[in-house]
Amino acid sequence: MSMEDYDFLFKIVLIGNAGVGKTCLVRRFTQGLFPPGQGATIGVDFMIKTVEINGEKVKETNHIRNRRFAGFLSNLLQIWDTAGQERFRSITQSYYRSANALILTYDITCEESFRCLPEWLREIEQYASNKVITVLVGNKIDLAERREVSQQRAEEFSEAQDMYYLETSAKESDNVEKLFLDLACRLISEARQNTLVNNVSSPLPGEGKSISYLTCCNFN
Ligand SMILES: Nc1nc2c(ncn2[C@@H]2O[C@H](COP(=O)(O)OP(=O)(O)OP(=O)(O)O)[C@@H](O)[C@H]2O)c(=O)[nH]1
Repeated sequence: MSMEDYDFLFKIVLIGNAGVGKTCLVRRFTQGLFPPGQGATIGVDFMIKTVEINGEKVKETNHIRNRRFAGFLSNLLQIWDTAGQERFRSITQSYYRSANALILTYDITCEESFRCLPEWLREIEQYASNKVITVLVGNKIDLAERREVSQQRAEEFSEAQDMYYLETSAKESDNVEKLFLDLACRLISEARQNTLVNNVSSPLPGEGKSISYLTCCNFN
């Protein structure tokens, strides 16, 4: 796999308090599973996934020829899962700078993880590019009976910060594909307008699979 196999390569970094479900969201999207007994992330973890936008799923053989012939876009998402624990902060901060998008995650059943969001936004301000796209995600909506942060409160917060907001369940797979694919669409749209972070990193081996996506840019 080389960079020429892809129309776009985007770097997406997940951040947020420890235990909010960042690793589970990444695993759900890239591997389609909810890992049992997921341990805390140490430093950073890395996964990749290819997505086809506005096209059909293309077989691996003749991949490039078919795709170019049909005018499809193949996009590689490089997804970096960072440790939420404070002691890894100096390592994880170094990954913000070249991120095209940040997924700022909190746990809807944990008020504390929501209250820490302004602190995370300060980190973003300090370490990320000013062109970065930030999405706020409230995870664990399958635990509705334990909800501590209302959807309305989170929406008001995200609107005030000019961020797109989505609620997910990595466990039940609710809105997880939507999160990453809408983000990919938005990244493509911004890349076409040349407003994105110029990312010089190259693809690395990963475990993701190809998937298709037919609609584009549901959030702006
Ligand atoms: N019920 C429910 N549990 C979840 C969900 N997502 C994650 N969890 C659980 O929450 C715990 C923490 O999940 P992780 O994905 O390791 O959290 P993390 O944000 O990556 O944590 P750090 O690596 O320490 O930063 C695990 O016990 C998961 O099983 C979800 O959508 N629903």
